[in-house]
Amino acid sequence: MRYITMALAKGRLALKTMEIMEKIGISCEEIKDKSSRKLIFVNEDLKLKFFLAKASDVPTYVEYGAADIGVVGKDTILEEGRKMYEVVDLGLGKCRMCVAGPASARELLHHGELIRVATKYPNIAKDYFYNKKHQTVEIIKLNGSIELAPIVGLSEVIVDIVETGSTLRENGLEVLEEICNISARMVVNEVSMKMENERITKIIKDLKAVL
Ligand SMILES: Nc1ncnc2c1ncn2[C@@H]1O[C@H](COP(=O)(O)OP(=O)(O)OP(=O)(O)O)[C@@H](O)[C@H]1O
Ligand SMILES: O=P(O)(O)OC[C@H]1O[C@H](OP(=O)(O)OP(=O)(O)O)[C@H](O)[C@@H]1O
Repeated sequence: MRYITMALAKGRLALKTMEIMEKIGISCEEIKDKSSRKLIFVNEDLKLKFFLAKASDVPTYVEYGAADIGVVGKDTILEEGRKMYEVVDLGLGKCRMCVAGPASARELLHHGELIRVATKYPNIAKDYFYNKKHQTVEIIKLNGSIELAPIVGLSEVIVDIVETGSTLRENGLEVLEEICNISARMVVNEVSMKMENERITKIIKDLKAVL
């Protein structure tokens, strides 16, 4: 039997994903060791391999088949636009993709002015402003701490994830518009879905039963 390989987004989703996996009898003790720098783990009994990748790279590993299965946020799936099957909503990492900024930016949004939008998600922002709102904007790509941008005058608004809203609040910003809901999804390589249909379908069925 060949190994089935699963790519997990390292960081806040990986441990929670493994907690769900344990409920369906898929375990990997080593992966829980936070002090370890190891990136790949094997469960010999189940012929499963797990690896920890940067969240935004998970869809790439899955599209190319380097991983049969991946677990990653819907934000990353939308942003990366890779070809693969999205099969289960794991209900983890729930948050919202929003347009946010100072209250004063509300006016600019309503009047469809040419504003600057800072974001880690340029494709999601483009799709939202160009295709849904038909508003021309300038998109500025950042890699983190997006909330800084409107404070220091890099942009008028941001497109980013909001969970509790405390990052926005503590920086004098607020949600101006909601784009979509986000949660972690299981994704599957299209060829693996056919070649390993029985094993992958069983994982999906077991997951749906415990969620
Ligand atoms: N505040 C949050 N609340 C809930 N889920 C979140 C939150 N921030 C991010 N997520 C979800 O968790 C996923 C992973 O986020 P995480 O912050 O661990 O990595 P990242 O920011 O994408 O990567 P990196 O920090 O390596 O640049 C995101 O793609 C998103 O789906
Ligand atoms: O609504 P909240 O509960 O405050 O959560 C939202 C924050 O969480 C994420 O940031 P992350 O911690 O991933 O850091 P980053 O800014 O470096 O991406 C996101 O980009 C927001 O900044």
